[in-house]
Amino acid sequence: MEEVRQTSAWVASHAKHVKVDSLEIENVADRIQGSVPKVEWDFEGIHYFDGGPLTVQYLLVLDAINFCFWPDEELSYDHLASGLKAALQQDNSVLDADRLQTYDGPQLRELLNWPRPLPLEEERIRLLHEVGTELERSYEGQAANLVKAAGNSAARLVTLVTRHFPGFRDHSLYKGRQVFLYKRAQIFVADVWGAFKGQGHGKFYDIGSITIFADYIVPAVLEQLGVLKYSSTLSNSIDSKIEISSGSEEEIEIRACTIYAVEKMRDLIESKFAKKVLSVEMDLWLWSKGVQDSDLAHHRTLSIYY
Ligand SMILES: Nc1nc2c(c(CN[C@H]3C=C[C@H](O)[C@@H]3O)cn2[C@@H]2O[C@H](COP(=O)(O)O)[C@@H](O)[C@H]2O)c(=O)[nH]1
Repeated sequence: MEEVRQTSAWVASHAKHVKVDSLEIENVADRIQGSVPKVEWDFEGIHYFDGGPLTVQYLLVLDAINFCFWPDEELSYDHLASGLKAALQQDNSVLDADRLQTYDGPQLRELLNWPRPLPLEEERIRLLHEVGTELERSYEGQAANLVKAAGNSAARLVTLVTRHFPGFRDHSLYKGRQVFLYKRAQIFVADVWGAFKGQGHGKFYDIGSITIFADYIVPAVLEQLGVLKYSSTLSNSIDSKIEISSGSEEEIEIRACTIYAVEKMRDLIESKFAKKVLSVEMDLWLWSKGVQDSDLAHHRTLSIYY
């Protein structure tokens, strides 16, 4: 994921609204003595897992629509993960590629047992159709075949996902340059790795190539830790829950600086404490911290990417 690392670093070095505080990165690393607290994948106990290819199908569908929960104050990622799990337990064909292509909004709500329209519901439906169609066209309907085609390489799997499914092409233009963030494509790889504990379908020799997933929770945690510093205008917008438009410099700086700051922390932990840490492990630690804090103020952008 060198393109994610390089383009995020470029944004961080040109950012005006967000600054990465190196001293605070060092303080955080010192506080934990270079040992990132271990958080188990599925620490919440909400995901479907049967040890086989249906789990991979579940994770691809889940991550195809794993974005933008905040416009409905009661909706969260947990509802999506556990709703799809319950639906699959009732009928193990609900995520078959042919059925994915047929769902409409009300049917998706019924599947998730959610009583009202979902945020960006039409986009969620479009993306489900896209996953079903492309799985059928290129992978005999099976997400497990997509994973197999990556030959145990996490980086190759991200490339395949973004090549085959346009909805996963999470990128932006910043000061004229293309910036790659690939949040949902990378989180899919991490989820397969985490669910299968790095074995079988989840065996990747280069899982260390994945960066952190730039969503709206992790930046808020980094800001709270003092690692990210926002301009007063940006801070005020976030505190007043003013929407930040998708593709704005502010939004791209928040996301890219998040990736850059975590990569810097990872490098520092390695050089100062001689410990190897994965960005995926840093992500689980920071994200779990964030979702347990109900007062966390996060930026609000309408987006299908996170
Ligand atoms: N960086 C990062 N972002 C993540 C996740 C996950 C879930 N990953 C699962 C995999 C293993 C664990 O056990 C997790 O259950 C969701 N998100 C993002 O958070 C936001 C939702 O927040 P809220 O509205 O409060 O539910 C939204 O942007 C969503 O896309 C993660 O792991 N890392």
